[in-house]
Amino acid sequence: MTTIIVNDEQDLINKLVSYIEKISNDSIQNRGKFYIGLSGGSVVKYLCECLPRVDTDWSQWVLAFCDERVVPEQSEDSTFGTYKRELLPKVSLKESQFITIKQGVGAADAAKDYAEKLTAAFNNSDYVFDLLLLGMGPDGHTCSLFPGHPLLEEASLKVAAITDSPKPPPERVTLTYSTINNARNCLFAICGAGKADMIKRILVTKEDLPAARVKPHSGSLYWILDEQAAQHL
Ligand SMILES: O=C1O[C@H](COP(=O)(O)O)[C@@H](O)[C@H](O)[C@H]1O
Repeated sequence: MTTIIVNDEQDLINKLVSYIEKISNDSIQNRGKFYIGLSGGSVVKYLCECLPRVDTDWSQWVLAFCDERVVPEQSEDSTFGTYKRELLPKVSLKESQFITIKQGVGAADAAKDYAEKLTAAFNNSDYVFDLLLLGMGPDGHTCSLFPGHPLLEEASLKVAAITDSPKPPPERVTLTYSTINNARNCLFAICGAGKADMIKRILVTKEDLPAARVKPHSGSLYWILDEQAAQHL
């Protein structure tokens, strides 16, 4: 595990540019494509600022979601909807390069459909992402994996539905740990004093919280923190 502490949000975005550029270009050079999983929440803002600065072959990118809220794409809660509005006008990506959840169905059907789309995109059901860009809530959740929720123990599904998310909206689709920990690189991007206590609980006292269970089997794990988030380290 590599922990990187930067001054502030702008420095975190600068760091993301270099990591994403290197990982995407290595992936494309070695395997022809770059499979990335995007998160929602504060990570959206960081990525919408950082990705337009990345020097890469955009045509080889395949973009999916670490989790997604089961809401209409036009909703402010839709992670894809936000990237579509805020990112697509700024980069040479086509909407068809995003693997999105089905609209107009419940979480269970959306999860099943999303898994089928991932299987088609990866040409297998192993879903080895080159990079998962992860956020963490102040309660220690990541993706839509919340403290104490039974989904933390899900061992057979690669993608799961949740209908009782403690953070609204309640219906979501999420990657499970078997997919997350199968990734080549998992990278947390965290800013702000509001995350500092949880960062200490995860990285110092090593409590068993959802974000702490991100431990890629053979991949790399990065935590990029600004000084405020890292203040108790
Ligand atoms: O609901 C969600 O929350 C987490 C953390 O969000 P943040 O705003 O505290 O960074 C996010 O990583 C996840 O993708 C999202 O659906």
